[in-house]
Amino acid sequence: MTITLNWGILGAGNISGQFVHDLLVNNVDPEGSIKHTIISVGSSSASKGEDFIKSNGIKTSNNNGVEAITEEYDDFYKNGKIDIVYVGTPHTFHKEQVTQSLENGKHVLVEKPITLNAKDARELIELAKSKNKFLMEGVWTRFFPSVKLIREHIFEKKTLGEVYKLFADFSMNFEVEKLPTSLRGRDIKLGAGATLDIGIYSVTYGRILLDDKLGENSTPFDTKSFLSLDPTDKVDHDSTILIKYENGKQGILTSSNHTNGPDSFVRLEGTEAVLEMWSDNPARPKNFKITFTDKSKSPIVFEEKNDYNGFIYEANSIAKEINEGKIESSVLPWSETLLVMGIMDKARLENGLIYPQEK
Ligand SMILES: NC(=O)C1=CN([C@@H]2O[C@H](COP(=O)(O)OP(=O)(O)OC[C@H]3O[C@@H](n4cnc5c(N)ncnc54)[C@H](OP(=O)(O)O)[C@@H]3O)[C@@H](O)[C@H]2O)C=CC1
Ligand SMILES: O=C1OC[C@@H](O)[C@H](O)[C@H]1O
Repeated sequence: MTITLNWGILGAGNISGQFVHDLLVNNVDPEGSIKHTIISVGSSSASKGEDFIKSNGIKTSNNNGVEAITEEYDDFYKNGKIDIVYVGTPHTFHKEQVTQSLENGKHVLVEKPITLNAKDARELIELAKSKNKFLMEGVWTRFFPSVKLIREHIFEKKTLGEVYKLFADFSMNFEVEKLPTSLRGRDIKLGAGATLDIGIYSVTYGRILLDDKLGENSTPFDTKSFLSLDPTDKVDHDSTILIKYENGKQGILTSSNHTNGPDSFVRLEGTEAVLEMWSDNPARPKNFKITFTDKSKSPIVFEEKNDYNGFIYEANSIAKEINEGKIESSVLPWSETLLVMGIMDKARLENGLIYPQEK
């Protein structure tokens, strides 16, 4: 049986382009049992939307015979052919755009972070429930094949022995001080700051590698944090969150816009072995290596090689769950999104970072 999902892409920018790339690669697979079709690109201007369709190579030949159109936002929300909206705009627009999408009867995949804080996320979740529509935050990292394998090694096979400590870092030097404060990476009005933008991935590793449970069932933990706020743009470009679980496991979860991180963005230490993860981007965990203390044992290495950016894994998972009538992801349930948002809320509160929308 083929599952079909008709997408509306909201925001003709950077990440939407990377997302549609994967839907289009999927569509050239003749054996594919999941067909993703791009129906419409919602954009603030028709010309921007048309450029997006052209520059990302969306054609009838790779889009299940469908010619994608572009629409301004109001028409886009009302387009009855769209099953699910992918929201690919800066954080501060997510709440309103997800609301509009749900109100107009669409399922929603919204880029990370779902909203600026847990309170807003909770409101969207309540709305999704009342509309009986699927809603998920696009933390694509959780859906990679490597993550499934690693979690089996850690929690089921106990390949690492007892795990005690995690170092997870997402750092990319984007030369902050040279950038105008009006850009997404610096503008407090757009929800800028390392914690919400990239620290969310380090926190994600602190969840998926140190706890086998999710959300409301999670192992109890405590966190402490240090965010360094920039004197000019007033947001955090360096963020450290420390997590300690009730069972003693600890994580040092860092992010920075000032420095480049290590090649191995994850180092997880166990009594029998050490896990390291690497790729060109810590958000997309393509590769890992497990090295044993006992040097007579060969390391376990996994490397993913294909044409996908990696968004296809979350897209396929959503297609299956919607097809089964679900409105909440089993991989990233709402209570897990709220838990991560809560960790980041606490870090911001501890360090005095309040967004204008929250005042
Ligand atoms: N999963 C991942 O790895 C990544 C996720 N992201 C997330 O995706 C989201 C978007 O990031 P990114 O694509 O880099 O953003 P962009 O700066 O490329 O903006 C995307 C779109 O958002 C709209 N937009 C941008 N700025 C404004 C503004 N000031 N006012 C109104 N609309 C605006 C525009 O849409 P329009 O076409 O309608 O004008 C724009 O094309 C963020 O929340 C980010 O966290 C980003 C990068 C990687
Ligand atoms: O999610 C993200 O991952 C990659 C980063 O470069 C980007 O700023 C961020 O939004």
